[in-house]
Amino acid sequence: MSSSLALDQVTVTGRLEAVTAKLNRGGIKAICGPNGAGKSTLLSVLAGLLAPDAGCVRLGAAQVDRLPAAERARQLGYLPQAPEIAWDVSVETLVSLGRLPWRGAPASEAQGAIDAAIAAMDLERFRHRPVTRLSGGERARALMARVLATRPDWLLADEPLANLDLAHAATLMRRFREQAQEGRGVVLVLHDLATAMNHADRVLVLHHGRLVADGPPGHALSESVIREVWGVEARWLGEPGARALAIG
Ligand SMILES: Nc1ncnc2c1ncn2[C@@H]1O[C@H](COP(=O)(O)OP(=O)(O)OP(=O)(O)O)[C@@H](O)[C@H]1O
Repeated sequence: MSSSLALDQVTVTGRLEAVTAKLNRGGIKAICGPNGAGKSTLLSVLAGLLAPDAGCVRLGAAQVDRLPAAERARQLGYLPQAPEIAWDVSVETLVSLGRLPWRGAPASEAQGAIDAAIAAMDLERFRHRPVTRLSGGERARALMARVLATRPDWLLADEPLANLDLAHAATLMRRFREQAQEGRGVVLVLHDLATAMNHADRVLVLHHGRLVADGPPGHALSESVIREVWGVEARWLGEPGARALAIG
């Protein structure tokens, strides 16, 4: 297991500028920033799906975009923003696609991972339903279950809470915390700054493609950073771990 995912002066022309950061497994990292800041670009680069124009991303000693596809898929689980499902398969079949990178592993291990992922995302009653007959949030949960079924070292998720109701969003954040406690790396693009403040161990703030803050949420999402980056006057209310953001 590679313990770190490191960005070294990563540049994607017009989208990211010389971003450097070292992410260690075992915690939740949030990537925040306004629309167009470069968050999804950064996540795609971390996942090895987009090669930077300059700089590099390393997973341990290996350069991510040079890893063989199956090896990369075993280590880096990626949930894109607003993902599409190309095939009209059942939820169970969709989730089982998460085991493709592990071809050759014992069937019992695969089934165990699939069942656990379906349970983790509260999808048992939809197991045999075609994904085209799910609601938007149910589909989002099925896609997340597919990523969980891989049991990758890293979970890279772009706005994973976007379509989820309050209860399922809270459950998913608990799942991410469990994954982090099991030693996986969890990197989430989040628009909801309160979620990042309350759940992330570290927050990276992007603005116009640059990394402008990186640290514990109380530092990276301070009221002055929010004013500077989002152009919004905001105040944090409540206790640590249950903060709410009051705007204006
Ligand atoms: N395929 C692409 N080719 C060229 N430019 C792109 C492409 N995708 C996005 N961009 C541009 O790159 C910049 C960063 O986009 P990115 O999708 O990474 O932003 P983001 O922070 O994820 O935004 P959002 O919060 O709106 O999802 C934006 O200015 C965007 O217009």
